Amino acid sequence: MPIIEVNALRKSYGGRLVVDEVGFGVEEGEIFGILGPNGAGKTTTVECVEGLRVPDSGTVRVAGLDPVADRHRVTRLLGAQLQESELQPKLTVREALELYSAFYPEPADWRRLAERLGLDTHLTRRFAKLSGGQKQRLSIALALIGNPRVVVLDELTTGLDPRARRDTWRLIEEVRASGVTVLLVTHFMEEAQQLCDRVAVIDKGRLVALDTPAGLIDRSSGSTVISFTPSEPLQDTGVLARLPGAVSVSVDERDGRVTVHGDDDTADAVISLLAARRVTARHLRVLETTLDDAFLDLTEQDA
Ligand SMILES: Nc1ncnc2c1ncn2[C@@H]1O[C@H](COP(=O)(O)OP(=O)(O)OP(=O)(O)O)[C@@H](O)[C@H]1O
Repeated sequence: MPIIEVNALRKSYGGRLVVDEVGFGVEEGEIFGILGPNGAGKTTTVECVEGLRVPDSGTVRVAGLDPVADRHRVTRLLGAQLQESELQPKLTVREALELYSAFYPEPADWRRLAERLGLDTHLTRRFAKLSGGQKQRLSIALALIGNPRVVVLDELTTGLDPRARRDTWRLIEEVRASGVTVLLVTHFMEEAQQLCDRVAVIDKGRLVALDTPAGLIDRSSGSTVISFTPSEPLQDTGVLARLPGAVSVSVDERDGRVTVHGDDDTADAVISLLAARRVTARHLRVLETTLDDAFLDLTEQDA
């Protein structure tokens, strides 16, 4: 049974529908991503999972419990990342960890948590003096302090530099390895691709796809892009369009550069075809479609 179940969730603000029949299930031990453009309804959806918002209709269950009706029990098994504004700037790291562990009947050992998150050398530092990455690590520590089964992380690495972002990703993988299910709201495709087992793509309040990152990429138009400038113009580009897996072929009129969308087989076939015709492929590039491309395919149709 999924640890999180969302069925036909609907939520409006002032008569404007922002979550429209969203449904998904998260298995225990997964890192499950919610991805979507600004204002898509991601935060509203996870706030319904956390019991912070009451759905207009539909059901949400966390370990079989209703997050609104069973708020107290859900709070014990679900850890949520705090917004920065929720911490007093003068509070030290140690005080924050002690304070938050006092909220739970069986808290994690905050010293070990601080060590695991690399905060043990900053225990006396005030919150306001922490770097972006340190603040982020503290908010993850506070989300984990109640020994939750599920942790909800919203815009985890926004504002972090690439190194801090990568460190945070490693941390999230460790959190999952310790058995905690992670529900992750993100704008970053790379983050979803790196971390998530499955991703729900939400656009304008609706679930537009639910798949593994690789599955989403496979669905997008042509998962491999082959481009090259032939040493002599190709007389018949139709032959490229008929190669295995080829989805589209275009030729740039200015420089004759050819671009073929297809899959791995197409790349092999293009190279064999050119070799058979003794045409050299100059500036050959073979690129894999990224989750970025898949995301744009899924969300921009009626933008
Ligand atoms: N309390 C509120 N009252 C009125 N409208 C709201 C409220 N909270 C969110 N909204 C609106 O609902 C829509 C969905 O917001 P939500 O924060 O769920 O989207 P999101 O996908 O998380 O966006 P972002 O990626 O920008 O954080 C947005 O248009 C937002 O302006």
